[in-house]
Amino acid sequence: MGEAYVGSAEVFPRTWNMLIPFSVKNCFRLLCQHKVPTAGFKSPPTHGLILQSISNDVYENLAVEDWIHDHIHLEGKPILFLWRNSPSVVIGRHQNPWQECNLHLMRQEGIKLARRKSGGGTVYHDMGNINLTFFTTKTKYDRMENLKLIVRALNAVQPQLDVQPTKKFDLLLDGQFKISGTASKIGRTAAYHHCTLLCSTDRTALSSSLKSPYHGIKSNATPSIPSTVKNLLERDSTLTCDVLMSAVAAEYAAYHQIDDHVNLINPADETVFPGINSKIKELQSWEWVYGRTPRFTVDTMFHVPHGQACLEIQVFMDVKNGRIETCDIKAPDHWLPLEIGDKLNSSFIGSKFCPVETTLLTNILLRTDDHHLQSKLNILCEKIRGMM
Ligand SMILES: Nc1ncnc2c1ncn2[C@@H]1O[C@H](COP(=O)(O)OC(=O)CCCC[C@@H]2CCSS2)[C@@H](O)[C@H]1O
Repeated sequence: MGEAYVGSAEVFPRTWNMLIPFSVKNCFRLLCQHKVPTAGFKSPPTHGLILQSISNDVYENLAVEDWIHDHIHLEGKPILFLWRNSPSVVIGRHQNPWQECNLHLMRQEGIKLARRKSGGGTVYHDMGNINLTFFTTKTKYDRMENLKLIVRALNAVQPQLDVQPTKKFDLLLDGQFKISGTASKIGRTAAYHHCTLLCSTDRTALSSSLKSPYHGIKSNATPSIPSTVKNLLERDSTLTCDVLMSAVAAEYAAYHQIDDHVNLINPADETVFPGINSKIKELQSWEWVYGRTPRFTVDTMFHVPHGQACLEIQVFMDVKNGRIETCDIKAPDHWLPLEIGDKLNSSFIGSKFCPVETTLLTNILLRTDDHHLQSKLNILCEKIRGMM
């Protein structure tokens, strides 16, 4: 399959235009809703397009989905978008990251956290996981049809594979192992269905990232539905990501009677996707990733050393838009003077439920010559950071 960058003729300098194959450039121009003059345009109408991202950045790729959803007129012109990410955890629009994943481990390992615009549960991505986004009009939106297309593609390369879609739109291998999860976004006129396909993902990283170590959180956020997963490459060593992506692209092209050419796109290219960088920034922002968490409470306790024994500290927090609205840290007053406890509680109000901000706050309180008190506050701070 050939490769080409997609661009809109009007926004590219002349010299760049020469580098973009005309068919692809015109395809995309035809699909674009924002008003580009098409007078004198001669090429035949397109019936769809296959795109593949050259980026492995989860925020950039999610921004492409958002951009296409907002800008492309999809009537009679569906789009398949193929993309892969460096290690990331992707939560659903209405989820609580503290309930879904091990943020501490993810920060340590450099695993990104992203919140997508579609609903549903949390999944782990890495370069062994393929993401497929099927864009259509709202009326043509059909998740089962898309999953059947993937099954046909898989059976075309390996007829012996037993892969079946489920009622919740997962794909199961051998009737028991999840190899794909689904989510979708339905807009006023446009819609997309996106799903994963596990080829050679690091299953150890997947399960450790999706295990929350945080206790006592209550919310009405959407919970994930855990499953036993498997990689297709573990079943058949010929099923690499490239083989799988080509197979899906070929099946998509055959189904829609279009060219099976896969068009490479660069999500960060403002000349192709005007305004995309602000979408990328929004998706990366703390306000979107953490701040959009449905309101939740944390009701928990931890122990601190006290001489040869241990003391119990109780913590209650009410968190709205990712910020602490109510904070009640209860320590026995013979261990922590009441006025210090009160100061600590009120300093948390309005601050982000986040370890960095907790460090900043407690550093202010730590400005005391009382070394005994300093070490207690340090212990408290460490324990509270551990809740985040
Ligand atoms: N990559 C991947 N693929 C399939 N299943 C996974 C994956 N990662 C984790 N899991 C398993 O699914 C459950 C969660 O299942 P649950 O059904 O709760 O959620 C989903 O499936 C959501 C799919 C979202 C797909 C989007 C497509 C592009 S951006 S993300 C999790 O606890 C694991 O057991």
